[in-house]
Amino acid sequence: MNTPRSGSPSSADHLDRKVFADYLVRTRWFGGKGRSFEVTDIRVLAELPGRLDDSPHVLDHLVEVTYAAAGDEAGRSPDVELYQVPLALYEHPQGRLDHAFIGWWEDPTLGWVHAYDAVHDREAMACLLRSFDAAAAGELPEGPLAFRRLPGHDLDTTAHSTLFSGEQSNSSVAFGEDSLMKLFRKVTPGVNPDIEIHRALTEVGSDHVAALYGWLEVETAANADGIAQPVMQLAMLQQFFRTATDGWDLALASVRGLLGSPELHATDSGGDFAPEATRLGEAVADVHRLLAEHFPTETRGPEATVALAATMSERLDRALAVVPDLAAHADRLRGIFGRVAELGGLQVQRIHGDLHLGQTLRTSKGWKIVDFEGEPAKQLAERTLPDSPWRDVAGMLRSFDYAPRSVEHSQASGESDAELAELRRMRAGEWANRNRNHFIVAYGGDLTVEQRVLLDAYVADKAVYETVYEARNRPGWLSIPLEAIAQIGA
Ligand SMILES: Nc1ncnc2c1ncn2[C@@H]1O[C@H](COP(=O)(O)OP(=O)(O)O)[C@@H](O)[C@H]1O
Ligand SMILES: O=P(O)(O)O[C@H]1O[C@H](CO)[C@@H](O[C@H]2O[C@H](CO)[C@@H](O)[C@H](O)[C@H]2O)[C@H](O)[C@H]1O
Repeated sequence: MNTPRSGSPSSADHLDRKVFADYLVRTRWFGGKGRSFEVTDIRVLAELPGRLDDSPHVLDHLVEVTYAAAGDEAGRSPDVELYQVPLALYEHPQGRLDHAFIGWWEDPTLGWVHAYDAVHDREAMACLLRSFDAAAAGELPEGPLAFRRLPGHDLDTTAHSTLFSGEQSNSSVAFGEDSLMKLFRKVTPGVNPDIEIHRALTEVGSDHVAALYGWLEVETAANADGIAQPVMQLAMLQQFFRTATDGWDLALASVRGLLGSPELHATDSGGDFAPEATRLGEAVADVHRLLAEHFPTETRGPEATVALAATMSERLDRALAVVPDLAAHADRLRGIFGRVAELGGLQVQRIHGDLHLGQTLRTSKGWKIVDFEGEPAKQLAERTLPDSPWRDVAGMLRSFDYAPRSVEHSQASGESDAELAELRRMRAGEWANRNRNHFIVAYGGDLTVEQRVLLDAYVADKAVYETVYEARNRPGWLSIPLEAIAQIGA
């Protein structure tokens, strides 16, 4: 339990920057891990409405992080990032929230407060949900926070909140089995692509995404010249899939089943994933079709493929600085990227941008695709640009490679029988090939030579991205994309 003591942040520095910096590095969603940074500003956005007598005060905060050196693996991250940290403020320590404790200080109006990350707190999350509900009824007081609602669903405001344990780039909170709120952590002025795409696909009744119920946004202050700035979107509320199983978990179960009886081929194994890979291919194709119908598309000339090849090579150059083991494969990878430069053009449209099995959910009503935010390391402006749908296809193909490798990786140390280990490795390869093929056939069938060149390059590019992602977030898994890269085009 945390109690005030001398040496704690005082009212003078109010919200101590070091306290927030220490908290950020403990979270899964902080994107600056492995980089040298300091917290340079902490801004109070607003207090959440929807407070009852026994609720905590919930103050949404933006924490500004400044990095010592510019650039990440994509070389495009700004030096400054903003992270959203809503605080639930209590007069007395809350033992049940010890794991979410951020700090204590003397608040100018509330007195001594104990601050907790509000997404962990049911009382705080209930305030948020009530505010969405009040917005729909037109009962929300004027304030800087705008709770937007789409028609078609009555929220269950009595539902208790549960924070998803696998917090990833953001924080997702389920309200009973009724709705799911995703609170964005790294926020940027402008329209959030996850909200934008969910809204468009909800309005056309797509079967493959969760219906969007609403979102929370705030107007940002005018710039130094008095020019109004775009809104900043902070959270989205969507349909909760009660019967959902994560595509990644399903794939792992299938691989484990196969490797548990390696005498069987994937075709004969009870947990064959191929029918699901087929349905997934159809679902992704359908989402791409709708995105092409409802967002701009463009046919670009030879300069686009030349630029794409250069971008892939540049990403490799930057990745080499983070993952020196890539050097052994650099020439081969550059050869794969170089072939893209000769393709003579590119068809682009809105895409998912960071598609993998963990972004898919198998429900009783088929496959759903989630998280249209794009690659978290890229800047917002880049993530909303039209891109090639083959980037998404490549993301899925990489995931079909990751699943068996990650199972092998977790079992490898325990295997003393070399023959059995080899048989398992063979089965793992079969699993990946079989599901990649089923997915591709269902997505679009026969690929032209040009499409194959493009797809191979996107697969290699994604694997390079993954080496940096793993080096920074899960160093124990770095060998997974590295082993794949050793085989790409070899
Ligand atoms: N509509 C939904 N219903 C049920 N679970 C969902 C829904 N949307 C996402 N999820 C689950 O929440 C997890 C996190 O969602 P995601 O959008 O990928 O968040 P992040 O941006 O943090 O990666 C997903 O892996 C998925 O298991
Ligand atoms: O889900 P996010 O948008 O935060 O995506 C990031 O994290 C993913 C891991 O959670 C990472 O995906 C990589 O690991 C997956 C297995 O955990 C695998 O299925 C993917 O193929 C692989 O790329 C993703 O790259 C990263 O952007």
